[in-house]
Amino acid sequence: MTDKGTMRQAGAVIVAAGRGTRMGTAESKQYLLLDGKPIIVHTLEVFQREPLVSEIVLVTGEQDVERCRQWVSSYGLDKVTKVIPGGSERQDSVYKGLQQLTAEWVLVHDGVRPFVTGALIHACCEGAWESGASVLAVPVKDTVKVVDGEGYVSATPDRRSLWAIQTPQAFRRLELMEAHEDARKDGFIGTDDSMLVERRGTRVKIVEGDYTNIKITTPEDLDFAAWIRSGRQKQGEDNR
Ligand SMILES: Nc1ccn([C@@H]2O[C@H](COP(=O)(O)OP(=O)(O)OP(=O)(O)O)[C@@H](O)[C@H]2O)c(=O)n1
Ligand SMILES: C[C@](O)(CO)[C@H](O)COP(=O)(O)O
Repeated sequence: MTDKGTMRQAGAVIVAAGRGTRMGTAESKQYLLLDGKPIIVHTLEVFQREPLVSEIVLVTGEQDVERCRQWVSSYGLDKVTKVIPGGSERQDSVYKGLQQLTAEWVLVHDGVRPFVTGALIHACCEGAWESGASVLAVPVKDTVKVVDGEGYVSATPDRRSLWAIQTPQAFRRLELMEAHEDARKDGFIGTDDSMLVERRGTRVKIVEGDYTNIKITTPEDLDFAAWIRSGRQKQGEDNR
């Protein structure tokens, strides 16, 4: 709750402007069908249902804006206020999306993580509201090695300090925008938004995510995605 007794909410930027080169399909991976529906629509539906999300900006490839607008309308995704073209890096796409929002708090999410749930979005928001910035993550299960340029192990970090980072990630919108502007000035490109605020000294809270909140990246992820989806349907959860 805010000081005025209203429910605190966050705007969301969902990025889906990538080409999915690691997936290697003719169709960009975010538009492949999962249980008869485009992956991006599954993702948007979770944010649409979550009461803490006030508004959604969807960032897509320039050539896909029109079909995405049609899905927004046909699937009744009325929290999606804008569908806009992205940029050449994920970071550019996020920055363009942020410019379309006015909310105090923002969630950034990958369009290709359709198994996020309302509970995870909720936990991520609460983490940011308590600490200023938060990211979902899961503890790394494998032993991880640092490998040198010749293919030899150079270090074995303590696994207890290693977490695999997911989205959503939640921030104060103005702070994240400034962090993006700093990164652009410095020519810095990060693989997530957290890196951009970390380099300005912001402490980012880790909120435990879920191993099923996968980013659909390579072909074997599609089989895993179908398996997660059918498991959820059997449990009657349907991504809630
Ligand atoms: N210029 C870009 C690049 C990526 N993304 C989005 O960022 C998310 C995570 O990126 P990733 O999985 O790396 O997607 P791709 O860039 O599409 O994949 P690849 O790296 O295999 O080409 C995806 O939802 C993707 O569409 C984006 O909006 N704009
Ligand atoms: C933001 C992210 O989802 C964190 O895991 C990821 O870094 C984005 O894409 P990448 O291309 O796999 O780095």
